[in-house]
Amino acid sequence: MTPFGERLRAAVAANGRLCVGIDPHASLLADWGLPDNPTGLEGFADAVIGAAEGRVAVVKPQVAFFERHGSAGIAVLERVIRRAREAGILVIADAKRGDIGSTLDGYAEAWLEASSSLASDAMTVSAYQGVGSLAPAVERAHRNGAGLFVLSATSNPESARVQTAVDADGATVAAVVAADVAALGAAAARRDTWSSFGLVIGATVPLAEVGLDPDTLPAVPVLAPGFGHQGGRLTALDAHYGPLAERTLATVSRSVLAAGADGLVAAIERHQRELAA
Ligand SMILES: O=c1ccn([C@@H]2O[C@H](COP(=O)(O)O)[C@@H](O)[C@H]2O)c(=O)[nH]1
Repeated sequence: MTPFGERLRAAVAANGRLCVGIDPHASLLADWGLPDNPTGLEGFADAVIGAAEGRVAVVKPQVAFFERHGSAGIAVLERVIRRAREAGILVIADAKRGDIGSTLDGYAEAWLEASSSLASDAMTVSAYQGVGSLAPAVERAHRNGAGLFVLSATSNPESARVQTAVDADGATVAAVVAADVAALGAAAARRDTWSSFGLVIGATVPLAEVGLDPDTLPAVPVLAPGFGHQGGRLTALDAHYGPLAERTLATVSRSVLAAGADGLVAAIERHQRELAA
C-alpha cells in the first residue's frame, strides 16, 4: 500500500484541502428530520459521503457520535468508513485514542489494520502519555500504509493551559509533541514528500503563542479543526499556517452539515471557494 502521506498529497492535489466532518450531532439529526438512532446516523452519513464524492479529498467521521449508539452505532460506522473509501475518499477516523503502548496497539489494530472492519486511512491520537507510547500505532501505520494525526495544539479554548506549559528547555508541550512527530517524518522530508504522521493544530490557535515554528515541521501534514462554527476563517488559512498551509487540511463539520442534506453540495462548494480565495 502506498504510504498515507503520499496518498494524502495526491488526494489534496486532485480535490483540494477541505476535509468534511461526519458529525451526526443529535441536534443536526433533528434539524435534518432524521431519527436519533442508527438508521438516522446512516442516512446522515450516506448523504455526506454522496455530497463529498468527487468533491473533497478527505472525510473525518467523529467516532463519538457513532459510539453514542453502542454496538449498533459502531456497525453503522463500519459501513460508513467502507463506503467512503470505496467512493475514493480518504477517511480519518477522529477517535483521539491514547494509552500505554501495549494497549494503544489494540486501538491501532482496530482503526489501522487493513483486515479490521473499522480500517481507516488514518486516525487521530493523543500523545498525553508521550509520543513514544504511540510507537505500536506508528509501526502498524507503516505496515498498512496508514497515518496518524497527533494532537498538538487543539482548537478548544481550555487546551492552552496544558499545551502551552513549558519543559526545562522552555519548549511548550505542543512544540515537544510537534518535534517528535516531525522526527517520524524525517524520511519523507528527505524524499520531498508528505509524512504519514501529522499534527492536529487548531485554526483558533495562533502558532507563535503555542510555541510552534512551522519551519521546523517539514513534510508534516496538519489536520486543522476550528474553522466555521468555532470561529476560524478559511480565507485566513494560508496566512495562519504559513509554510504549513499547503499541507493543511481544513476540517469543517457543523458549518457544512447545518446546510441539511439538500444543501450539502452547495455548502461544500462555498467552503472550497473561501479556501481558494
Ligand atoms: O482540536 C480539535 C480536535 C478535533 N476537533 C474535532 O473537529 C470537529 C470540529 O467540528 P466543527 O463542527 O467544525 O466545529 C469535531 O469533530 C471535533 O471533535 C476539534 O474541533 N478540535
